Amino acid sequence: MTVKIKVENLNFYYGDVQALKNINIDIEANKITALIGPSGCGKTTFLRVLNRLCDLVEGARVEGKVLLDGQDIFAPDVDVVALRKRVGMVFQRPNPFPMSIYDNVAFGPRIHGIKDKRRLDEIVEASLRGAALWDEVCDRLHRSALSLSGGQQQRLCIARLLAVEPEVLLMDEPTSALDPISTMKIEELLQQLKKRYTIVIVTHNMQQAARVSDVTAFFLSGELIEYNETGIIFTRPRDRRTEDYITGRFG
Ligand SMILES: Nc1ncnc2c1ncn2[C@@H]1O[C@H](COP(=O)(O)OP(=O)(O)OP(=O)(O)O)[C@@H](O)[C@H]1O
Repeated sequence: MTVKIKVENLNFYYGDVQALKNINIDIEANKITALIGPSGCGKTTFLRVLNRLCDLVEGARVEGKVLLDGQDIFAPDVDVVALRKRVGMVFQRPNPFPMSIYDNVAFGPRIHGIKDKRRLDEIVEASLRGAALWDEVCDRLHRSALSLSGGQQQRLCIARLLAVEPEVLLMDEPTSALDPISTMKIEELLQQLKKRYTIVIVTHNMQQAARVSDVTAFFLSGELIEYNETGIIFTRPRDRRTEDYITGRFG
C-alpha cells in the first residue's frame, strides 16, 4: 500500500470551537476513502484541510501535520496554488463557470500558461473523456455550460479538475444534488478515476459509501472513531458507535 496523504495529530479550531480532534489517518493512493458521520462531525472541515481551503476561514487554526507524498502541506514554503492544483475539490452543487463547456475545461490550463490551441483542444477532449462526458457534449463544446443537466454539470466540474492534472480528488457530497441516474454515472466514473487518482469523498449516504469506497472513516464530534476497509466497517465494525451509526440508530 502506498500512502498518499498522512495525517498526524491533526487538530482544527474555528476560533474557540474545536472541529477536529487529534486525527491520525493514512489515505492510500489509488483508493476511494469515504468519510461518514452525522452532521457537524467535521467531515467537510477535514476535507478542506487537505487542500488548505480551510485557510480562507478567518480565525481558523490548525495543529499537527498533513503530509502529501511526505511533504508537510502547512510548511511555510508551500505554494498553496500549486497545492490546490495537486489536490482538487468537487463541491456538493455543480458550480460550472457561466461560459462555454470548452472554456470551463480550458480555464485552468490557460491560467497555468497553456495557450496553444491544439494543446488546449487535446486537454479539453482528454479531460471530458476522463469525466465520461465527451460523448454527450463533443458536438456542442461552445454552448454554455449552464445548458447542461445537473449531472452533466457535475461531470464537467470533474473534467475541469482533471484538466490541471491533479493527484488527489476531494469530493464533498458530489451527488447529493443529483437524480439517481446521474448519481450512478458519477459512482461508475469514480471507479475509473481511482486507477489514476486518490479520491476522498464525503457522503451522507451509507449505501453509497458501501458501494463505492475501498476504505471508510467514521467521524463523530470531531474525532475519527474508526477507519478500515469498507467491507469491515459495514459488517464487523470494532466500535459500538460505528455500528450504531451505520445501522441507523442515530445520525
Ligand atoms: N466557518 C465556520 N465557523 C465556525 N464553525 C464552523 C464553521 N464551519 C463549520 N463549523 C463547525 O465545525 C463543526 C464541523 O463542521 P463540518 O461542516 O466540518 O461538519 P460536517 O460533518 O461536514 O457536517 P455536514 O454533514 O452537516 O456537512 C460543526 O460544529 C460546525 O458548526
